Amino acid sequence: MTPRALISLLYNGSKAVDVLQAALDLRILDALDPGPVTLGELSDRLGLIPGRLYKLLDCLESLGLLEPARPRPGERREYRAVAGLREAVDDVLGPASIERDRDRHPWTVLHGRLPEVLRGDFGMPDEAFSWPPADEAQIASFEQSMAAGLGPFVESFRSNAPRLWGGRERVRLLDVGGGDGTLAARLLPGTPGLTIDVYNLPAIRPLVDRTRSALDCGSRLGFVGGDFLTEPLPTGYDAMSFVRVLHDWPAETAHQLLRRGFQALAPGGRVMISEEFRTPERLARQFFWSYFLIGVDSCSSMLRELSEYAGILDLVGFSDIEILPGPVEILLATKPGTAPGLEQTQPRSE
Ligand SMILES: C[S@@+](CC[C@H](N)C(=O)[O-])C[C@H]1O[C@@H](n2cnc3c(N)ncnc32)[C@H](O)[C@@H]1O
Repeated sequence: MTPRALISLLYNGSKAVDVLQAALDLRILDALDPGPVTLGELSDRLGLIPGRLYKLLDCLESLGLLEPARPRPGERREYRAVAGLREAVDDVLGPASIERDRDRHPWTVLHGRLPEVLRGDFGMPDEAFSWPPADEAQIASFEQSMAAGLGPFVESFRSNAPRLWGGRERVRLLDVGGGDGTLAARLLPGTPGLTIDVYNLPAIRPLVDRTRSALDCGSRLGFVGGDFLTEPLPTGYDAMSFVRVLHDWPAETAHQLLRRGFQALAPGGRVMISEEFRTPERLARQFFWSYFLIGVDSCSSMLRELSEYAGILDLVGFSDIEILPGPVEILLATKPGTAPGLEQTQPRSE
């Protein structure tokens, strides 16, 4: 797509979403997904006016979301959705939409004022949004947003469970910056020997308490209050996870947090990093935060490449750095040496 075409579509973005919503609601996408289907078949099947439906299909085609084809010259056009369209529309417009959830945050405060923001004459007022969240309402709203986007992380941790926890009967995990404990709570049922403490700012404790009782975690979900910017991380854990935490901070702070993790772990202890590692697709999905946080200096929001974290882990002293696959990758690394009394982890599989 040329810049001219893209910008024209962006200008008409709200209408494009309206087209997609209608295509979803009228089940047009259900028919286009397997495709191919002609205009006549589609309008008959769905009881829609062909001349009007034709224009809606043109809108979809201009968005690059349809693959129209004529089987032979002179024959009727047949339509088919590009691969993954139905799923993507469900994702963005459906009930679990993270885009809709993010839209609750007060971005309109900045809208139209970016020149002032970039010159330093205006920024997000603390009472609208501050980082870390400043009061009870902000904390609850932010952690709700985080919990809403946890699906791919839960899936990645679950699908890599044998590699992450295998070989140890009991694993004590510290989930650093572990939000309201939702990720921890969703990992516990599949792994009986696992206990997880969420490490977070003391003000988050009530949210983790609520998750513990709502999801029936009992004593397997704990909470340790602290400030990882100013205090060492607690000791006594077999593993530490940093899920969507490091990208909030400049590289020096991310480096320091991993160093704190290294110092707190015993030899043989493992660190797990998972977040939206930088790719063009993820940068696009992150657009909201990149925009919104232009006005919030205390939050860096830096999507980094996997390789950058692998480099930091190496510098800090971790070894056996591996990338576990999934909807979001997990970087797994080990503090060299074996702690007395700890069973060996499984050998690397590659
Ligand atoms: C982007 S959220 C990620 C939450 C969770 N890991 C997830 O993926 O849903 C970052 C988390 O770091 C926590 N956090 C921010 N600053 C912190 C600090 N100085 N010490 C401890 N935790 C902090 C926040 O409260 C929040 O839970």
